[in-house]
Amino acid sequence: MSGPDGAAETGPPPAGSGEAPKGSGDPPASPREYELAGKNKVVAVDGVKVKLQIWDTAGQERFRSVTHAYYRDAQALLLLYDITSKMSFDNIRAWLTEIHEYAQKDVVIMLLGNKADVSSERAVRTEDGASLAREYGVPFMETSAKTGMNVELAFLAIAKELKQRAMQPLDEPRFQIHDYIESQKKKSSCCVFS
Ligand SMILES: Nc1nc2c(ncn2[C@@H]2O[C@H](COP(=O)(O)OP(=O)(O)OP(=O)(O)O)[C@@H](O)[C@H]2O)c(=O)[nH]1
Repeated sequence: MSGPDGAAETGPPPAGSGEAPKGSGDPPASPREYELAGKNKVVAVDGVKVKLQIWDTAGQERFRSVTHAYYRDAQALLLLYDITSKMSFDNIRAWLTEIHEYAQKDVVIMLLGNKADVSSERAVRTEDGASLAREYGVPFMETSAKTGMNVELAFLAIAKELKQRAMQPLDEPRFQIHDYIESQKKKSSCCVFS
């Protein structure tokens, strides 16, 4: 996996619905250009249901003009690389630059090093992922779509952040997504055997 997956409470319409993403000047994506990975996901945060619409660029990352339309209005972006692919990690910098230019200024970004279950083929050290994330000031963790490691946590952290932005009075302490993830995340080494 590589490239951004968008998640938002009020994101673009489902691919293939015939509508272009909100505010898009680009042509509508056809069902073949985009694939909706997880559709809607509802996450309960302190008794409030937060609906995330999840979009996967599904291999179309190279068509930059098309992907702009999808992440431009996203409230959150999950930027995934594959820990067994140095190239996917090296692409992340370009994505971060691009997102800085085209995404919403307050977009929630999270860096995820996926396939943490295949440690025998690891090509990117955990510290390198963490260091890149620090450089750009974004939260980071390694995940496994196969075992589910840290996957729910990623969505929960985003849902908490978006809920706080939408609902929390300004005088209450802000939800700290970095601190939350650091306190909750599981290291790949702990979870393979736990
Ligand atoms: N072991 C393991 N395999 C994974 C994991 N996540 C994805 N895969 C496998 O990696 C391959 C690529 O997964 P995709 O989800 O299609 O990755 P992608 O980058 O979105 O690919 P495109 O849709 O072509 O962009 C598939 O064979 C998946 O089963 C993971 O966490 N662990």
